[in-house]
Amino acid sequence: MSGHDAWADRLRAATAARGRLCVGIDPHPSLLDAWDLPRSADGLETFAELCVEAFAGEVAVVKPQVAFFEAYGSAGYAVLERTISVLRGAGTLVVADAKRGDIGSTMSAYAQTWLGAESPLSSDAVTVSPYLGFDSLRETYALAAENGRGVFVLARTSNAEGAQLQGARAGERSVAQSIVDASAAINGDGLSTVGLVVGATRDHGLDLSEFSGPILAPGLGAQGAGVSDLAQIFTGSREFLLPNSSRGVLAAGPSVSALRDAAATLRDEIEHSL
Ligand SMILES: O=c1ccn([C@@H]2O[C@H](COP(=O)(O)O)[C@@H](O)[C@H]2O)c(=O)[nH]1
Repeated sequence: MSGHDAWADRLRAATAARGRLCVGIDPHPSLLDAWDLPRSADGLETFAELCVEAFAGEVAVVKPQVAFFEAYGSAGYAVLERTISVLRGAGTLVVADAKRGDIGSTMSAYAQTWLGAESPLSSDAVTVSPYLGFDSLRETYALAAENGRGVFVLARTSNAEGAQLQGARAGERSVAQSIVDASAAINGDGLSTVGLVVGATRDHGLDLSEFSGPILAPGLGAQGAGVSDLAQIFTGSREFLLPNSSRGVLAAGPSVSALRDAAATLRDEIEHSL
C-alpha cells in the first residue's frame, strides 16, 4: 500500500459508526417520473442531488448504479462524477456498481477509471465480473490494494437467471464457490481488498467459512428479500455484510427527510436483526 488507509479498515470504521446498510442510487426512469422529474440529464442531476443530500454523511456506504447515469451519455457521467465526489467528500464510502469485466489489459483501464486516485470517477470500490476469468482481474486487485480501495466480485448474484452459470459444476465445486475460494486466497494478504457480491434473495449454497472479506448483498426490498432473512442466509458472515437496497429506499423520495428516514429505519432494522 502507498500512503492510504486500507479499504477494509475504512469500511469497518464507517459501518461501526453508521451501520452496515448500503443504499443504492438507481435513477430508474420510473423513479424520475415518480419524483416528478424529467427523463433527462437535468432530471438525473436533481435526483442525484436529492439522494446526496439525504445520504451523504448519514449512511456508511452508497452504491450508485452506473447504468442509470451512463444512459445519459457524457452529461450522465458528469452527474456521476459530482455524485461520487460529494459523497466521498462527506465521508460516505462509494461503491460504483459498474460490473466491469474484460481481458486483463483492458481491465487495467477500467481499474484506473474506478480505482485510480486521479480519476474523476475515483470511487472507494467497484463491482467486477469474474466471468472472463478470475485471473483477468489480477491487476485490478493489485491497483485496489495499492490505492486502499476495494473490489466486489460477482459470485452468486441476486437474480434467478444467475443460477445456471454460477451454480454450474467446476470439478468438485460450483463456479460461484470457485470465485469465493479464489477471492479468499487473495485476501490471504490480510488486506480484504476483495469482496463478494452474494444476493440476499435466496440461500446461496456457498461455503463462506474461509472468506473474511466484505460481502455486498443486494436484493432487499424490491427484489423480495427481507431483513429477517439476512441473519439466516449469512450465518457466520454478518460482521462484514453490506445489505443493499436501492428502490426500497428510493420509493420514499423525493423528500430528502423521507429518504433519510427510510434509510435510517432500514439501517436500524438491519443492525437489530444482525
Ligand atoms: O446480484 C446483484 C448484483 C447487483 N445488483 C444491483 O443492486 C441494485 C439492487 O437494486 P434494488 O432496487 O434494491 O433491487 C441494482 O443496482 C442492481 O443492479 C443486484 O440487484 N443483484
